[in-house]
Amino acid sequence: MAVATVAALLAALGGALWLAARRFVGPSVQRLHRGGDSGLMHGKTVLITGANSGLGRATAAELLRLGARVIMGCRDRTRAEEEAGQLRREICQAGGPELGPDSGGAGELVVKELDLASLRSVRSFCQEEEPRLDVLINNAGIFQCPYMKTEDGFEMQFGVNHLGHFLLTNLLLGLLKSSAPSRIVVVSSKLYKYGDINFEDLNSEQNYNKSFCYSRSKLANILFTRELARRLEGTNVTVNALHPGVVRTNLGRHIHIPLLVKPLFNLVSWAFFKTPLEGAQTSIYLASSPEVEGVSGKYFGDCKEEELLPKAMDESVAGKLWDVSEVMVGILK
Ligand SMILES: NC(=O)C1=CN([C@@H]2O[C@H](COP(=O)(O)OP(=O)(O)OC[C@H]3O[C@@H](n4cnc5c(N)ncnc54)[C@H](OP(=O)(O)O)[C@@H]3O)[C@@H](O)[C@H]2O)C=CC1
Ligand SMILES: CC1=C(/C=C/C(C)=C/C=C/C(C)=C/C=O)C(C)(C)CCC1
Repeated sequence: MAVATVAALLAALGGALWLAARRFVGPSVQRLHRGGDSGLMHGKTVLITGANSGLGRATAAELLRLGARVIMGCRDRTRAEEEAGQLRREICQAGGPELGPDSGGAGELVVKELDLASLRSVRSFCQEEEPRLDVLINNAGIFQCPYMKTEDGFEMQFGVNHLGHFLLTNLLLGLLKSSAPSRIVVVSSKLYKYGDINFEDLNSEQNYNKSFCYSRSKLANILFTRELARRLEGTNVTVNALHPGVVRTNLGRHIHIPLLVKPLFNLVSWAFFKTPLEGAQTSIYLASSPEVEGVSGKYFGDCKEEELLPKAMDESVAGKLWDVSEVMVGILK
């Protein structure tokens, strides 16, 4: 009996040590920018959707440290203002450069209301005058929610992850072109592999599978990126998509996990998932690195180009999705 107890304790201890070792010496991505690049984004304006949480928040913090004027496009202004205040304090406490447009150090944080589940909100966001836009990061996302519709009657995951960003990008293209060289970064996911574009039921009214619909929206992100890259050839505006890895964020908020096993899931996510700062490295890389200047229409993971499945490179599906999306969001000329 005593031997069995000792063996069980040793196994538990060994497991915990192994998890901790994985967490601290595991294959996480190195932080791209350390001390030396502080002025890299100085004078540049970056818009990040969903910047109040997870990857968007970490991306905002890093680009702010690099000197950018960061616009946080968020649906809940109060929560976003709180996060912005917290970010400013974190940077000051870390002995970072001074914040503010005239400081010459870190950049400036601006919160603007943007609900991607409302075409009206996207339009009114884009009507607010901005003199320039150097980087647009389509980051906001919703994952495996129960069946819901956006204000305009679109299935929520397709509506927010694809259509809201489709309209936003199209309405900002003029500004991005006049600010060129400029960049668009699209946060997709490896889960695109399990999606299909079912043109007969894009709103999933006949059949709703929450995993499939998330994957479809992420496949749409990549098809959109490739079609847009083709349309932007010769404009000096680039667009690339990425997979951030599996990251410990609030994305799993709609996944129901029984209370008793939640600690186990927390432990597993702590041990195996990337931190938001690690997960944000590819977004930061595509937004700021001179290495990807002029690169467009590609898909990245861990700051390296990755191959896509043929279904994500199908030009006729990408073209058709573009046309259908134009009609859905009402920008057909
Ligand atoms: N975490 C991961 O493992 C992975 C994430 N991704 C992608 O990364 C991106 C960022 O997600 P992550 O940081 O993980 O998740 P979070 O849930 O932490 O952040 C998502 C952000 O999107 C915002 N958002 C959701 N719906 C809307 C809306 N209608 N209008 C405006 N903003 C909205 C959220 O706002 P609010 O807080 O108000 O809800 C939040 O700011 C997503 O596109 C996701 O698909 C891809 C692969 C893996
Ligand atoms: C942190 C955390 C969770 C987060 C899950 C996430 C963030 C899932 C991400 C999914 C992926 C890989 C999406 C790809 O596009 C759980 C399991 C809900 C509960 C325990 C704590």
